[in-house]
Amino acid sequence: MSKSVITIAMPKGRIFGDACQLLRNAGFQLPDTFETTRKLIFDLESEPFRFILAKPVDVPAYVEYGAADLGIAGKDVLLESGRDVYEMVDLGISKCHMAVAGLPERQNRHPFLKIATKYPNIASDFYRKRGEQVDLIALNGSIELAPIVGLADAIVDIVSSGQTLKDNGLVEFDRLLEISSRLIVNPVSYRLKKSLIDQIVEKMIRATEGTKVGMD
Ligand SMILES: Nc1ncnc2c1ncn2[C@@H]1O[C@H](COP(=O)(O)OP(=O)(O)OP(=O)(O)O)[C@@H](O)[C@H]1O
Ligand SMILES: O=P(O)(O)OC[C@H]1O[C@H](OP(=O)(O)OP(=O)(O)O)[C@H](O)[C@@H]1O
Repeated sequence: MSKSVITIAMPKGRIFGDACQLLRNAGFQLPDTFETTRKLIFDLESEPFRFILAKPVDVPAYVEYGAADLGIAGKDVLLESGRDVYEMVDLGISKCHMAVAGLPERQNRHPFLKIATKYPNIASDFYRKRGEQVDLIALNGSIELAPIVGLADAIVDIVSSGQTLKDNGLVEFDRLLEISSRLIVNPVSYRLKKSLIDQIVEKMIRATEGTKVGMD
């Protein structure tokens, strides 16, 4: 059994590198192999911290159910999951936005009939607020393909550099949401371990502001 008192769920994939850098700047002594190994659980040697490495979309579930006290997740994933967690810090990493996009000639065709997306809850909320009825088609990736092959009239998806839209001849119709990664906390953990979690939050805020800090 681990001596760790705080478990932190990390998202593998795109956010991982920047998140590790932030944690190091916040004073966590992550091992050199952290970014390269296939191991999914790490206990730090000199500090009471355990890290678990999860798929990004699963991080809010680990935190909501208390398998992790803290986690790092994109705002997109948080909103889509609707999980009951506290959002403590905007870490300012993995910035991107969510947009409605499609073929330029479909831009002014309202209402859209079919919308393909990896984010059905966010998309349905957006169209409900606009009073437009749409048929959502949930996909798992390569969303930009859908309007090109006629599967959907438009997509709701993440845009960062805009390269994927450009390379596929698509344009943005609407901008829904600004996205960055957030530090999240399990509400019960926060009650039981408030002082330690507050210290971590404070260090993460300072690291986010570009200040290197030490871990007590
Ligand atoms: N193109 C992008 N540029 C910057 N940040 C992005 C981009 N795409 C996604 N993100 C952010 O990074 C988070 C994790 O994305 P990542 O691609 O690693 O996971 P994923 O979508 O679950 O991928 P996969 O399904 O391929 O495992 C997203 O939730 C989002 O906040
Ligand atoms: O604006 P850009 O910089 O081109 O980035 C946007 C792309 O990045 C994400 O896809 P990802 O690479 O995660 O692949 P996916 O198709 O598996 O979702 C997103 O779904 C867009 O397709």
